[in-house]
Amino acid sequence: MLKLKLLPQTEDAIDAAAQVIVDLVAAQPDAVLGLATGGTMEPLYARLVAAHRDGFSFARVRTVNLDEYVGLDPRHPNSYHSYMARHFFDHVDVAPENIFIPRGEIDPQCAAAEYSALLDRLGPVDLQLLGIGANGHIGFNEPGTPLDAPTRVVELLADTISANARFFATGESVPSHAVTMGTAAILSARQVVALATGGAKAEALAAALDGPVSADCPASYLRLHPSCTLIADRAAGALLHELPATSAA
Ligand SMILES: N[C@@H]1[C@@H](O)[C@H](O)[C@@H](COP(=O)(O)O)O[C@@H]1O
Repeated sequence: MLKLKLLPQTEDAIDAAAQVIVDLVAAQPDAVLGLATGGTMEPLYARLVAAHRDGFSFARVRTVNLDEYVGLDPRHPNSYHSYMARHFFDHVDVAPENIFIPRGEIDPQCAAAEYSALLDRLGPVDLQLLGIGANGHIGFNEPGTPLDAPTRVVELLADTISANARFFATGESVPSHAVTMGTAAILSARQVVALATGGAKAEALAAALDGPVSADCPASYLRLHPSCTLIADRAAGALLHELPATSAA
């Protein structure tokens, strides 16, 4: 069942998502956390870093990231390895040996097979954090992805490449492929927290919640998950037709 938590301000949505993570780690210090990247998550990681500065520990968590660009060395400033170090891992006490992110610098098929095996070994993710692409993608599972897609190499759609171009230097080419955790692994997480903020996500959110559950909008699959909370600010929720009874003001 999908629970929608619609909050007036962006900061409220970020705080609510950060609190779910802190509560889970407090209750289960060795939880497997599924982590996401993107602009939406930057203030959320800032909240978690602030919690750590106030004494909260992530020392025993294991983390698995959703995805990585093919062809980017971990040290590339736009790799998701760099993103995670910059926004989270360099500032908290997650043990380096417990941090897992697909490898972008090796043969992509090998990277996908290795990551898939790792996810099998770790078992279901306890809490999967998810952003939503403006086209409804989750991880890098683009529109057209079936419900049970494995962890694999994917080709990014043109709109995703242009949406993510803002992070790259002018003239620098944005990677065309990625290794992503598949929809099957994402949906097998024990709990999912999806976060959407800002008006650029309003259409995707309306498609995900009000449209059919369909491969056209992989985020719509979240409605099939037994324990998913979608946290959104007012701007992201602006095009929702009917607010489910579970929504909170
Ligand atoms: N692979 C990531 C997704 O995991 C993320 O949800 C999406 C939205 O990013 P943003 O938060 O910057 O809008 O961007 C990328 O494509």
